Amino acid sequence: MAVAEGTPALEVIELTKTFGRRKPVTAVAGLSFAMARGEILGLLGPNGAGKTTTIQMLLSTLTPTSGRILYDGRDLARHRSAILAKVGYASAYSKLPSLLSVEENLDVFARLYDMPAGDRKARTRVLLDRFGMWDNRKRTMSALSAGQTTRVTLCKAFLPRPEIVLLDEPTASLDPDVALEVRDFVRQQCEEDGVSVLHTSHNMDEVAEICHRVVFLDRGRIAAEGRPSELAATVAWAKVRLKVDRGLDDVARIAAARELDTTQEEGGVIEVEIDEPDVAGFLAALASADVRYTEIAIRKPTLEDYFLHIARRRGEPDPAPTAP
Ligand SMILES: Nc1ncnc2c1ncn2[C@@H]1O[C@H](COP(=O)(O)OP(=O)(O)OP(=O)(O)O)[C@@H](O)[C@H]1O
Repeated sequence: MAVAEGTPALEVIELTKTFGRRKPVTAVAGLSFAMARGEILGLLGPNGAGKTTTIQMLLSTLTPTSGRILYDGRDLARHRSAILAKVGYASAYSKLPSLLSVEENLDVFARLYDMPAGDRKARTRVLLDRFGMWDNRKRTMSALSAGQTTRVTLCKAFLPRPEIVLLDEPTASLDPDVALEVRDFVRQQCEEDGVSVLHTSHNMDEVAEICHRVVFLDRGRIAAEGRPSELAATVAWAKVRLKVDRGLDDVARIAAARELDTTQEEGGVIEVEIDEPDVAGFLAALASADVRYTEIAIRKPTLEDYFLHIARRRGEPDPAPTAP
């Protein structure tokens, strides 16, 4: 079917998923967003925001309570098999059959996608080479480390030359250098082959580096969306970091009186989170209290600050740092 120019590779319209009847939990609540061809879109949010539930609906392994999912303008509910033949998926947490070897797993998967024999072998070789796994091809999945397993699931996702790839935390448990390789590979697939990638992650640095755009979920709704740098810039606070020689208690007192969050470190270092327009007034108050500091740094928020801000607003503990 010809696809009209400008049709998004993926469009989600008013998607909702409610679990349970007695005590219903709405994991995804009227979510709408679109992803262009060749775009890398980050799907972010604190724990329980609805990312995995969304991915599962996009894969048709969960049925939406309401709403529509369109791939190339075609409804997933009506063209499931044809659409899913063009969708790749990898999750750091989904398992492949553990008693099959790497090579066997990929072969079974390639057959499911009806790849011709010659292509199956050639493509498997290219991907295993690319992810440094060719020498491990005869090993069973159960004999692989977590990082090696992740690499095989990524090979699986890209094996049938998908047009869209859904990646749920793809670089969790990877060494930093392998995670970098994966990012380069994903970027190359998008730039050269026009593959679109939806990417969930807790790793802010990664998202800021690789994603063209991010959609930030909170309680199943979009809390914000935009380019990573734009999103970070919408947070209106700054962090003022001072190395205080005299009057550390006064700094804490002045911050508390203004209801500002502070973090203290050893060596008289204190960081104060403050709305940007109030920075000058805060520094003036320190000067009147005769506080002396030898170093000052004013830092604009990062995307990670934004993430923490949303988590805190929900009264959740800060998420555990992601393994690099
Ligand atoms: N099968 C289910 N039955 C009931 N509630 C569920 C089910 N699956 C998910 N939920 C709830 O839906 C909400 C969203 O969960 P989901 O796993 O989609 O979030 P997430 O953003 O992927 O979180 P995380 O980052 O922790 O993986 C949570 O409140 C979760 O407890």
